[in-house]
Amino acid sequence: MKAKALTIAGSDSGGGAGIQADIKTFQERDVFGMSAITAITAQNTLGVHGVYPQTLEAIEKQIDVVLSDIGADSVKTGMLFSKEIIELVSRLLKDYKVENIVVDPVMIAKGGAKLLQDEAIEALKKHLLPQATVITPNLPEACAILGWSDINSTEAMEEAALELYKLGAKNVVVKGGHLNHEQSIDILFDGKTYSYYTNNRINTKHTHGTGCTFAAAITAELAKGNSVSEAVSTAKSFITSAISEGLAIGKGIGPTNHGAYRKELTR
Ligand SMILES: Nc1ncnc2c1ncn2[C@@H]1O[C@H](COP(=O)(O)OP(=O)(O)OP(=O)(O)O)[C@@H](O)[C@H]1O
Ligand SMILES: Cc1ncc(CO)c(N)n1
Repeated sequence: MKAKALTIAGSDSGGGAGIQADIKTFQERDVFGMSAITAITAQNTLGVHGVYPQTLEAIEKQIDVVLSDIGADSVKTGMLFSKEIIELVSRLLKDYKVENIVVDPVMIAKGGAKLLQDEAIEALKKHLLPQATVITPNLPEACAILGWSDINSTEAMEEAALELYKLGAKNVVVKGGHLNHEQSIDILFDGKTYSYYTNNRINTKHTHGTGCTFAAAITAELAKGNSVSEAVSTAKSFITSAISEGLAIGKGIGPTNHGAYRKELTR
């Protein structure tokens, strides 16, 4: 049977991040994609021009009807915007006993727009992180969750992974996209071992949606029954290809190319 994945996230009208990145990635990884939209953003390559959160009723209904009928082998959360949405999503994921949960703790878009209210960070820590199979913070998100001012080395990334693990997630991937290093290093901690996933940093400005795409690829691989380390490894290859063929569309930061990894595999 075809594996199925649900993304609970914000819509990016520009098509590079959020729900759109997730569905494109699920499709590329041969997983049936479904969505529950938490907020609509009016967004393009120049940034976020408007944020329109959906009602709790609309969000609950989308999740309810999809999980009660079709079901999902894995669920990804992205932009959740408020404490109330986080509490709702956490409750529903418990009610439906979802097994594979990937929490991408989205907070700020590349241009600086807030995708999560400050007061929602506590709810994320209290409710959602302890339920997660995998969490995928970038460095500023790891700092915000831990109350740290800076993470600027792989040693500090390992320490952050350990502290985040203590908050209850079964696996932590600290993404090093923001580290000033010639390589792009992500570290997975499963409570015992630190595993490094490293590729050369690609010199491009077209990186809109990298975080969403990476976490969506992990979600897709988990849906198909792969282990967390296999999922992270495939996701790293997927995002590296997608960035290496980033799309110079629009006037600002273009999106990654979700189809690049498939092309590479068939080359
Ligand atoms: N220039 C780059 N070259 C190669 N890999 C990169 C580059 N930038 C980011 N990555 C990789 O992309 C993935 C996403 O990492 P990043 O830290 O950029 O996420 P993010 O900040 O959450 O993304 P977003 O800004 O979309 O929210 C990671 O695997 C990271 O290592
Ligand atoms: C809707 C949405 N989710 C996540 C991100 C983070 O890249 C974004 N820019 N937009």
